[in-house]
Amino acid sequence: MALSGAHKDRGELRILENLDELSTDLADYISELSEVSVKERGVFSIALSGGSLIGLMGKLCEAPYNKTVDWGKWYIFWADERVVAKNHADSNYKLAKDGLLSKVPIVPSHVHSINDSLSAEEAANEYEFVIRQLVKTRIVSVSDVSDCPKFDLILLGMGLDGHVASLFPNHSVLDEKNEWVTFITDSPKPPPERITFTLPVINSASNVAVVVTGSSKAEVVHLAIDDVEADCPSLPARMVQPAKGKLVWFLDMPAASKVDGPQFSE
Ligand SMILES: O=C1O[C@H](COP(=O)(O)O)[C@@H](O)[C@H](O)[C@H]1O
Repeated sequence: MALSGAHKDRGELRILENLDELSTDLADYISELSEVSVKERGVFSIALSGGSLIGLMGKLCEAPYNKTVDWGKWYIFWADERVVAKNHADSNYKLAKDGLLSKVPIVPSHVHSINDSLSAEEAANEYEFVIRQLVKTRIVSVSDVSDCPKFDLILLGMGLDGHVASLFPNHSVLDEKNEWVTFITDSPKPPPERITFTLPVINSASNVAVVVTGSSKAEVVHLAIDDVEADCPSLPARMVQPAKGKLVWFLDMPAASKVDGPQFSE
């Protein structure tokens, strides 16, 4: 690891020298959380995002992780999905299946993807129902501060505009307090129809990791993490603030290049 440190109330920052080191650190982090969760609860509930994240998780398919991780205990969810067929190039499910899930021994019935044969609204409602059933059986824990599910780990990317999952800046979806899963039909980034975890669900997780790379995102990383003069109250990445859980940022050097100098250890 290049640098690591805590940044006020914005969680832990891990700044890695290059993408290879970031991928290794991310794989270590996920496999350690999986081990702890399986030891404590017998299962590991993990929610994925789409985009660049999946490629950065690629080391999990390689030694030693492919053999040491207890894949049979993983339950997979999506923090967001696009309303397209599962075999469509824009599908977050397809991305994860091709890049990760087809390469490790996940139990097929533990993969809770979003129904692609329904409208956005119906699929969001059905997905929330599925999660409610799994909360009842404690495959997914429940938060003791909200009535929300408490995923063991939610993995997020961040877009150029600071969106996380399919929660976009200045969108009314940021105000959703009651639903666990909701939908939008006007995403500024195509495709327009999407399903997404709401902020209360993201902020109820035991662990949330935001994985961001590349110099094009340096400014928005700065706005999401630092004490900035012009407050950015509706920047979704800034609204990721787990109530009791742990937040970790995985950044490569270019993405971290505008972060104010936190106290780091080598
Ligand atoms: O549209 C989306 O974008 C974000 C960010 O993607 P990235 O390629 O810029 O990392 C992603 O996290 C989200 O799941 C996806 O639907």
